[in-house]
Amino acid sequence: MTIKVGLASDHRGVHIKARLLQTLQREGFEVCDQGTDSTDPVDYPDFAIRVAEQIRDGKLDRGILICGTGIGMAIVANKFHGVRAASCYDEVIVEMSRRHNDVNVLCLPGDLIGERPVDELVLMWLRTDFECGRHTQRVDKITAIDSIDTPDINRGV
Ligand SMILES: O=C(CO)[C@H](O)[C@H](O)COP(=O)(O)O
Repeated sequence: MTIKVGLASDHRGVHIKARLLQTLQREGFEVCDQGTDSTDPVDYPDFAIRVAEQIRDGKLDRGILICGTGIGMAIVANKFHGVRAASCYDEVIVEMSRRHNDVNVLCLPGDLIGERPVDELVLMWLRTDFECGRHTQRVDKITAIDSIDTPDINRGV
């Protein structure tokens, strides 16, 4: 089954996004490019929302969001039910985000990733499976938080 990937960035991630779009299409992923398309300044929430909504609604399997640090994109995306977003930029963290946390939205720091092999990093993230096992109950507890209005940390959801 083809994996559907949503891709979006703000002005600080637009060049990496363009590069990833080509790489992911070449590798056979179905990619949905949600902008932005120029280096004109934009507000990252407007673009994170486009991808996060589609993850929440089951229209996309994974998302990749790029801003200067990846942090703003992750904050916005994590507001959406079913989204587990993290800002990552090295191989170990990227791999663990999949294996232990089942992260479904990878947020990349466009300003910091520099000459790192971003294509390889993203392909590895897309191809790394969640380990399940003991991590399943933990991720289930995160999912349970989605269904309550006011999380109560003492209640042990
Ligand atoms: O990293 C970001 C959010 O986490 C943004 O890319 C960054 O804040 C944009 O800043 P500027 O308006 O100075 O280009």
